[in-house]
Amino acid sequence: MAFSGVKNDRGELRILENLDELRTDLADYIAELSEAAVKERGVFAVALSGGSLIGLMGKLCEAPYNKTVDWGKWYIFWADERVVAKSHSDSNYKLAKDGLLSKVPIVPSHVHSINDSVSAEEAADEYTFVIRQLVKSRMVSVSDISDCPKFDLILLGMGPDGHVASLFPNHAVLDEKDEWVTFITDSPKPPPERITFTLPVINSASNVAIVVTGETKAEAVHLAIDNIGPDSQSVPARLVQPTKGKLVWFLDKPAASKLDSLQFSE
Ligand SMILES: O=C(O)[C@H](O)[C@@H](O)[C@H](O)[C@H](O)COP(=O)(O)O
Repeated sequence: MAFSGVKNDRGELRILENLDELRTDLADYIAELSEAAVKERGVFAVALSGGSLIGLMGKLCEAPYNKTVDWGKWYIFWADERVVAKSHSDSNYKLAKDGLLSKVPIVPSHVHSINDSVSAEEAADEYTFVIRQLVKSRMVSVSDISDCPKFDLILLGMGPDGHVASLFPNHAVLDEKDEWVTFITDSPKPPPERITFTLPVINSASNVAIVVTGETKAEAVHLAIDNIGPDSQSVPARLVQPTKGKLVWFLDKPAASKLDSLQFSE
């Protein structure tokens, strides 16, 4: 391991030597949070994203995790979803189903994907309603400082532009303070129509992990984590600041290569 467990005011940084170590560390982290949440609350409410994240979670489908994780207690959500049919290759649900959910004994009724047969706006409203019901029954916890849901874990990737979920740079969606789930119809990354958790929901989670690999993300990682001057361009990932929860960054060395004062212990 190169450099791990360092804490700064942007969360804990776990910088892994290679992708294999990152996959193992990520699987251990998720398995530990699942065990703690199941012990404390009897359930584990986790929100997924799309992109490379699902592949990087792949070790969860293998021994020992496939047997040791209490999959029956998992409730699955999406931090963002593309408004396409669930069978479409752009669907984050399909990505997770094919790459993870179909390979472990998750209870199908615990998988909360969006309604793919309505508009983006309606899908966001319906998804809010679904989460509201689960907050009422405490399958999803509630924040004691905002009225937001408090997911046990929200897993995010990050684009080279620093977007997380479907919160893109300079987009009005970053200012949404009232809704739990909102929608956009002009995503700069295709497809254009998406629903997304808002920053208040992301920042109310008990745990947030941002998983980033590859050199193309190095500049965005620097802008999201380092103490950049007031004139520097900010990125959406920098706005991920859990109020009471814990933020962990999982980075490989290329993604971490532009972090200030990074000293690898070779
Ligand atoms: O719906 C999406 O487009 C994803 O949820 C998105 O937010 C993704 O997580 C990042 O773009 C990083 O993707 P990569 O890890 O594939 O670069």
